[in-house]
Amino acid sequence: MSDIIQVDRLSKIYRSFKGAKEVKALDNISFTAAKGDFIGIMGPSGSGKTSLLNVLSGVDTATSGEVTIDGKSIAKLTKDDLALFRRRQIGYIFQDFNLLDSLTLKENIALPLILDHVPAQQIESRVDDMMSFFGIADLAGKYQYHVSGGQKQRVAAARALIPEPAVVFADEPTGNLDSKSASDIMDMLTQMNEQRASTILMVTHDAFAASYCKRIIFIKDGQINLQIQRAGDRKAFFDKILEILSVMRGDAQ
Ligand SMILES: Nc1ncnc2c1ncn2[C@@H]1O[C@H](COP(=O)(O)OP(=O)(O)OP(=O)(O)O)[C@@H](O)[C@H]1O
Repeated sequence: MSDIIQVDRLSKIYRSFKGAKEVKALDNISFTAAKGDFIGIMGPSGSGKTSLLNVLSGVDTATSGEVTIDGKSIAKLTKDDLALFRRRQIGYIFQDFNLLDSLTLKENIALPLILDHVPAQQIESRVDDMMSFFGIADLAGKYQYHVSGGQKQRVAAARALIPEPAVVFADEPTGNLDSKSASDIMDMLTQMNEQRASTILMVTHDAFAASYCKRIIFIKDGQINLQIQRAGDRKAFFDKILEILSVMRGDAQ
């Protein structure tokens, strides 16, 4: 299987002004993800998870090292090409959904295709397909303030997937959801991964959400501390994740 994400010796140093100390948020991180991978990124607060996601998605630049997504070295793209690349090849799912109030839910899902000047008829059929895949066809004409958090996150997932991106980045997708909605959305992400071969990279603090992943990368002090692969059932993986998190917390004390 070819690698969709290649991260090679990535470092990110924040240099503050006025002589304040610099912070090494990412310290020589390397890993790869194959098409159809479903990777969780976990680690204590301040360990570098957001910095990693920001650099991988081209929101921020690395201090050194290289990120290649679907064969393209992110840092080598021009500003315009990067904007286009991010729109077409990267889907985002955020903790706070990031849906637009003034658009219907159907229009929110269609937005990436509208921005990309996809013909209207094609937009219609692709949006319908996505809405039925995510079980939200009946919400088409509603606005985000009409629906629950779990439904909003389904809309956000449909919007992330509709351009058929190379990768989907999810940042704490269950962070604002009750436990029933959290397990619903993790089931949806699993379906995306299994039925549409979506490659997903998810940052989460939540061991329950992480237990749906195929692999977890634990980060500590900007470095990869440990990687584990799911071998058996989800419950056994969940227990293993909890155990590692408690050891990591113990280490920090
Ligand atoms: N813009 C910035 N300028 C300076 N330091 C920063 C900046 N952003 C993050 N940091 C520092 O870099 C380190 C890693 O932060 P980061 O937000 O990536 O961690 P995180 O694992 O996502 O944390 P959390 O789980 O709390 O969101 C921390 O020490 C943080 O204070």
